[in-house]
Amino acid sequence: MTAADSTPPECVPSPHAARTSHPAASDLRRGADSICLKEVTLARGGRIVLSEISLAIPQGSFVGVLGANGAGKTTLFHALLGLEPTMRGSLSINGQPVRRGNRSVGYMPQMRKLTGGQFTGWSMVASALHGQRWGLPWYGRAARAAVEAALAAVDAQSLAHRPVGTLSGGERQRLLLAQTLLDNPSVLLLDEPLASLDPARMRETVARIHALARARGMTVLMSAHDINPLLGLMDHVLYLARGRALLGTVEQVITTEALTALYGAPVDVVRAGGRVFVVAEGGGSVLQEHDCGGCGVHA
Ligand SMILES: Nc1ncnc2c1ncn2[C@@H]1O[C@H](COP(=O)(O)OP(=O)(O)OP(=O)(O)O)[C@@H](O)[C@H]1O
Repeated sequence: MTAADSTPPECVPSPHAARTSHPAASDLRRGADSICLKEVTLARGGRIVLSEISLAIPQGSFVGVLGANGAGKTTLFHALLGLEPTMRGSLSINGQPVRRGNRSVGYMPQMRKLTGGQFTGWSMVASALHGQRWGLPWYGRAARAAVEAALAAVDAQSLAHRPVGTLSGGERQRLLLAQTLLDNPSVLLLDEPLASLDPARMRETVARIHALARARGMTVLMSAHDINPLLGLMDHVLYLARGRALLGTVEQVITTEALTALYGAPVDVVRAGGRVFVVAEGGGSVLQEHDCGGCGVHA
């Protein structure tokens, strides 16, 4: 994999992937490509969002997906979930074309509104089992075991009997992460899972997801508006801007030269105090989601 986005990659399929439509991460060969895009163009509302994107993400990679508001992070996730049609090109996961309802892919959507706050943490996690919804009265033994295992994986057993409405943002994030693990996915797509967490919780959440992914061999794509909580844990950055994508290591992608070329306008990458800042000409933040005056210019 290189930081260039022009040459279509030759995706390396896992020899085990074709045996089942829902391979566990441990069944997939490390070194094979988990996610593969070939000359993909995606549009929303009649407007092209991502154009001619080609990239290959190796099995087991932990990838930070960065880009300003509207850069196409959610659109890309929806395309990988088979929820968004491609205008051109092909997308595959574990060597198979993307399809809706693929249980190999765990997804945490953006803008998760809290509904059913009176239900317990256990019920909230269980509600995601095979598309079930809140408060079903009975689950079989296998379903209950899956919920227990998912809660244990995120260290949330103590939240199982708490009403969700009484939980902190970070505790709810853990339950949402548990939901994504129910089907033992080999790929996790997490759309801004750090939103609304304080810096300490952000770091803790990234470390938890990273450890889980490493232990299970899962490929993780995590979108974010601040690169800093991901530093040191990401294997790769996928940076989206102007309909284009740049994939590579932090050292390859988060540079003044690479990002200036991607944006087609002067961008400065400043490193200070172990943190990284991506700053547009004139001093404004390139990535920061909210407009908060002098609150910083984090990438
Ligand atoms: N349902 C929709 N109909 C029309 N256009 C849409 C729709 N959803 C998104 N878009 C547009 O598609 C583009 C990409 O949006 P997308 O949500 O993928 O960006 P994003 O990188 O996830 O942004 P953010 O960081 O704000 O979540 C934006 O210009 C957006 O306005």
